[in-house]
Amino acid sequence: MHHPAAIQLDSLTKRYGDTVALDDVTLDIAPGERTVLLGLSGSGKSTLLRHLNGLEQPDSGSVSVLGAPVATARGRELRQLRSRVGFIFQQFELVGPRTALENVLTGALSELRGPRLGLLAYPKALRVRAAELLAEVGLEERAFQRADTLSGGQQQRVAIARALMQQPEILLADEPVASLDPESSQQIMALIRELAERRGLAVVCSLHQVELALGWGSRVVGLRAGKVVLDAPAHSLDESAVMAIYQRAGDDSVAPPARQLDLNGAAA
Ligand SMILES: Nc1ncnc2c1ncn2[C@@H]1O[C@H](COP(=O)(O)OP(=O)(O)OP(=O)(O)O)[C@@H](O)[C@H]1O
Repeated sequence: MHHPAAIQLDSLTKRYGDTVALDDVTLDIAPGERTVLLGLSGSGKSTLLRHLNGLEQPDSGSVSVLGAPVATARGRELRQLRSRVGFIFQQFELVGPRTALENVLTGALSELRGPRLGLLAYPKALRVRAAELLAEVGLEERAFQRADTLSGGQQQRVAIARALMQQPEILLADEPVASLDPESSQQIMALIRELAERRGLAVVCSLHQVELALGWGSRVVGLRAGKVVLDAPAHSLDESAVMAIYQRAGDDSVAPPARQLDLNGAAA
């Protein structure tokens, strides 16, 4: 059966002044695929993710998500597209003084008109859905606890439940475990994987931990100076193959595996 791509990037280029943040990036990501973005700080990972929900506009090339062009989407069309794409952040971005359950409910705001304050402002069916999601991420007992009193790992669980509240088809995660200890990081990544698999979601996730990335992703995309320098199934890679992404231009102390890397492109 033919599945249309969940995400298609075609020659995507983005500059900020003299900085080329993304340089001619072409990628097709299938539904259900777990893609990890790896690369040095500043290599373009967040910029790529932000193009996938219309937070950034390309200078050239195109971005298509779930069959719809993102760059030309405006207003209602853009809101609809965003509601199909969940986003998880490094700093969780919860509303601190509100309860875990209310934070999850805010994920449904795109289904509603106008702002909502307090639990009872939401229809019962949504409150039930939010409670079920909190249970799914293992936090049913924290439903009425203020978000800013939860641990980092717990806050990220709330943020994951909030992203799933919008019933997305794609999940984007920008360094979701960069603020967590190694054990919580493992748990959160396992949770994302399990929830995404259960729902058949495509996930695109930037990470800094190579070992974690290889154990988690189905595909690894390496960026350097905005260029894709590695794109391979995770199972085909070992840590040394991936470490070549992190080589500084001009430093060839790590031998790149043939075919998978185009290191010359990043040397400029
Ligand atoms: N809004 C902006 N204005 C100016 N420059 C920007 C902007 N956003 C990103 N950049 C630049 O674009 C490049 C890519 O940044 P990006 O945040 O995508 O990298 P990253 O790989 O996500 O890094 P990190 O791992 O540190 O989060 C960097 O050189 C960055 O300074």
